[in-house]
Amino acid sequence: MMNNAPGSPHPGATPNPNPNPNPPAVQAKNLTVTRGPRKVLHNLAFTVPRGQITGLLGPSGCGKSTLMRSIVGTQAKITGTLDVLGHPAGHPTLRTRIGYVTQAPSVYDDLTVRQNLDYFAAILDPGRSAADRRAENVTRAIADVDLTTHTDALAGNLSGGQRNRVSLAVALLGTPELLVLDEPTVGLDPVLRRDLWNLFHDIATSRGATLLVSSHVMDEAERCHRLLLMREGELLADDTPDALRTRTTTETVEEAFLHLVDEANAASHPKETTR
Ligand SMILES: Nc1ncnc2c1ncn2[C@@H]1O[C@H](COP(=O)(O)OP(=O)(O)OP(=O)(O)O)[C@@H](O)[C@H]1O
Repeated sequence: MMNNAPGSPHPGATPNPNPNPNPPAVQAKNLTVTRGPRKVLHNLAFTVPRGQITGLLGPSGCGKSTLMRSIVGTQAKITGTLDVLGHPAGHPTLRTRIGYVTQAPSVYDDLTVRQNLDYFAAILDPGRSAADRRAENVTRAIADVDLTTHTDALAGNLSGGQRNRVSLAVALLGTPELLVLDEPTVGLDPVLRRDLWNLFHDIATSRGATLLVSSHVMDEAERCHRLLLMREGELLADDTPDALRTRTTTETVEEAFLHLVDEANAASHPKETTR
């Protein structure tokens, strides 16, 4: 897991000559990404508004992690436009403004929760003069993820869900404006999943932060303000759950997704007509 997006702007990303004073959290146009020999994202165009939870949903292998890596600036071979908080993805100014939690929680098992946080805080905000601020930020981040009672527990002795929350706490250390969370609820029981989603809503509401959360569990879509539905490197929809259900005359986002898949299949393989 990393807290911030490193690296320089992608050579393929086109800088915006007229910056919007209040740009969306993410704006993509003609975004294409190649991994190995093949294109894994095809000409994506979408907007992630600020202060909301946008769900990135689609089956395993459809390109969710690749898109998230592109947004945080760790993905190579990008073409098109990908602006994040008004800058080309990967721009150095974004480093302290984005929190990124990868699928596998990378916490140090032989350190306590607080020691893990202290370690990452020292990287983010180094120097003796920042010691008090760091200690405050660490205490706050531990409280944010509801792990105060486990502050001195070894990370190796925590449950999978608790370890996920330590990773999330690390991402929250720098009070990021944009949090990118790659399948944060995978493998969690329903109670922990619910608690984590409540925490996401709390972060969006109380801090005005933007969250981009990926999942391949469609019922989690109902918890998002907006959805990006993906399949095979393409975007099937960029809309609210309500609008998706209405547009497809379905009851659930899962049914809406299946409807859109059928529509896309019909469009790409039109029935042969006989003469
Ligand atoms: N290092 C790589 N080299 C080549 N292709 C890759 C590489 N990593 C991923 N891919 C391919 O890119 C596509 C998108 O992968 P990605 O990990 O973005 O999907 P995903 O939707 O996040 O999947 P999951 O939900 O299983 O994590 C897949 O077809 C995958 O096989």
